[in-house]
Amino acid sequence: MKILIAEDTLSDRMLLRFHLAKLGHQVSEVQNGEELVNTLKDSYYDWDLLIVDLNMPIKSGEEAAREIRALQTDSPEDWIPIIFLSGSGTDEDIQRCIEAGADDYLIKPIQHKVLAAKLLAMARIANMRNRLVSMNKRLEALSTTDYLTELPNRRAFEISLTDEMAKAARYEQALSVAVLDIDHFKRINDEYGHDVGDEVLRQVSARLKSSLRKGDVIGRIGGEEFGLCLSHTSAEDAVNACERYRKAISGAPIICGEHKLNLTVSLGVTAYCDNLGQLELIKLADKALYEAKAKGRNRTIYRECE
Ligand SMILES: Nc1nc2c(ncn2[C@@H]2O[C@H](COP(=O)(O)OP(=O)(O)OP(=O)(O)O)[C@@H](O)[C@H]2O)c(=O)[nH]1
Repeated sequence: MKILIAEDTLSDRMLLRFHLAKLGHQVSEVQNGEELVNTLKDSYYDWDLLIVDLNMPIKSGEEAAREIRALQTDSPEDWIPIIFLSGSGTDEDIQRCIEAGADDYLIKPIQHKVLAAKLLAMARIANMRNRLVSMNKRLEALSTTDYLTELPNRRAFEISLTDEMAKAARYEQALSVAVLDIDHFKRINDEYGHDVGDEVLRQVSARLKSSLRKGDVIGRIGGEEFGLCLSHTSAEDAVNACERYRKAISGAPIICGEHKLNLTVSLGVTAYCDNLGQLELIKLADKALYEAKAKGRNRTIYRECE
């Protein structure tokens, strides 16, 4: 583990460093609570454990622990275990330390076996925390990613759109939203089967993704329907971008095994205006898409904010 020690007495620091090095840990040292908090402000994620003396000049361990705990967010990955050190092991001291944010308490002079046992317990908790963090990340990815195309799903797309709308409102930037739908997709399923349909969806997604301009977001928002959030993009530029997406699909056949499929897509697009919410904006783009379908498909239709 990478351990940061805060201890003002040189002999105690040296002894602790000796014990920790013997146990195979990497150690850095500071001499008071102020230095500890300042070091953490610059390198919070570098440390696996803090060992902090209770009584230090300038800023006590107790004050420092309270400030360190205030630096944390609610995220479990922001938790750093803290073990307090003190010459006295009164019940009141232990209570004060734990209330200030400590996870454990060591009484000086340090006993090598007790230190080793407490570090083992902390390493176990840290390990459990790391597993929890990585499981949370996996769950988060699963809940925001479409399993078939690996694009952001509808929920993730709506979150991105909400963020982009907030930016557009705050900085008075242009923003456009488009909805793209594969034409006569049902026929592909009916004629070639669902597996081919799935493969078409994957290939269409990949083509759209590779045509995407940096900063733009695409999500699968329905069966064969994709949402596009085009930041810093005026209505006119959005129509041009949609035409580029349309041609990216219709420009070359999609090859699925022995099948060579010529596909077209229809797009509805609208520009952001601040009197519409996120769902209304998508609905407006959807209306434009409906119009594109009604007019014969394989086209982009723009609809102005109502
Ligand atoms: N293979 C596959 N098909 C899907 C998936 N999601 C939706 N679909 C199919 O997509 C088809 C959509 O059909 P429709 O809504 O009638 O639209 P369409 O045939 O594309 O016709 P237009 O949109 O009017 O051009 C339906 O047959 C759905 O079953 C999927 O994940 N995989």
